[in-house]
Amino acid sequence: MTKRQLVLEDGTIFTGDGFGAETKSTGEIVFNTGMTGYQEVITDPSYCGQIVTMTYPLIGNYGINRDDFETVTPFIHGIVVKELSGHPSNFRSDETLHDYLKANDIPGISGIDTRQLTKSIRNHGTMKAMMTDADKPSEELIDMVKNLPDKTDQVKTVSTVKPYVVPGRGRRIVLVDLGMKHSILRELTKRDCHVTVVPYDYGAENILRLKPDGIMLTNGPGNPKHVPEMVAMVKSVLGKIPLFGICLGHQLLALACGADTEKMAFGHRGANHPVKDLEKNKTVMTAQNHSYVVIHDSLSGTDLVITQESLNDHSVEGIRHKTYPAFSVQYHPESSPGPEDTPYLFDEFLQMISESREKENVYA
Ligand SMILES: NC(=O)CC[C@H](N)C(=O)O
Repeated sequence: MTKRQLVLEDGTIFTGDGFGAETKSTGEIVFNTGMTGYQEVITDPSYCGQIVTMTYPLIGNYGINRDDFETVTPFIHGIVVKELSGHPSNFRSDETLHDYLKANDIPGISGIDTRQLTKSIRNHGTMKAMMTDADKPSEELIDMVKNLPDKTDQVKTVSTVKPYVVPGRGRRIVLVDLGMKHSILRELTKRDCHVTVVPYDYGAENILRLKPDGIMLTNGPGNPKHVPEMVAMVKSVLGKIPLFGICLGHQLLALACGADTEKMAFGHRGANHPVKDLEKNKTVMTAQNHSYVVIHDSLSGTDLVITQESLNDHSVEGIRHKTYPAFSVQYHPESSPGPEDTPYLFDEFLQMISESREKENVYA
């Protein structure tokens, strides 16, 4: 195994063993507290531009299987683990984590004190970082990391280039791909939807021409303020077509309605985030992966109401438009990885479509 270094913006250097691809990588270092689900994390396009440290100490133990991918081409910039299992044991396992990462040009580093690393991210907030095998003086490596550009406009990198259809006989849904996890598509096809997946810059006019019954906005990487074409699109379709947003899609609905977003110190990433559904007076366990958040106070004076909030820090987890059929959540109702407490939101979206068609007297 090659020695590999993880260099952080604050000047800390961790040395460990390289696995996966033998390539240099840079990005924002974040941590995920899920005990399982590394395959879904690695293939979630929302992690584009990020190096993820898993706080669970043993990673790779059930290998990589053909069923749990969230995208075909992974965009994560690297993975940091305490102990890498070289001998996965699971009936579904097709290959090792090492082989998968190597084939997809993603570097990993093992043998890292991930508790110390996580504490340091919690204290400093997320930081710029680099993984490298280069034998250079520490000062030079730290300077390289400090000078890395802040990149938060990754949606164009991960969104589909052309629209495509996943046919069904049910509701016609336009799914705007901002870095779509396949599980969102799975939840829609499970419900017989006819899904047209479109790029982030497809525009309201083109979307309306498809005569959709509903529009869904997916998860995605980066800062929601760096996707202005999406804010404009949401403004134009609001009130015309029922809308449901997840994660980045949620933040974009908030921006389109005049609310504001900000970056949290180290975000929410894991599979056990408790959220209170204020309308149902019920607590759910959710899967989360986000850095940005809708600012609570920015919602007053808008036409949005808060429907759900985090029980860890009371941040905004769900919003709904007061008059138009539109709602969104900050967490992942499609889970993958994580608890399956909230897929009913997809049913509520379809229910909202039926109700708004009845109201408008359209053939339901
Ligand atoms: N998973 C997501 O959609 C993340 C949304 C956004 N990029 C954030 O970090 O907050």
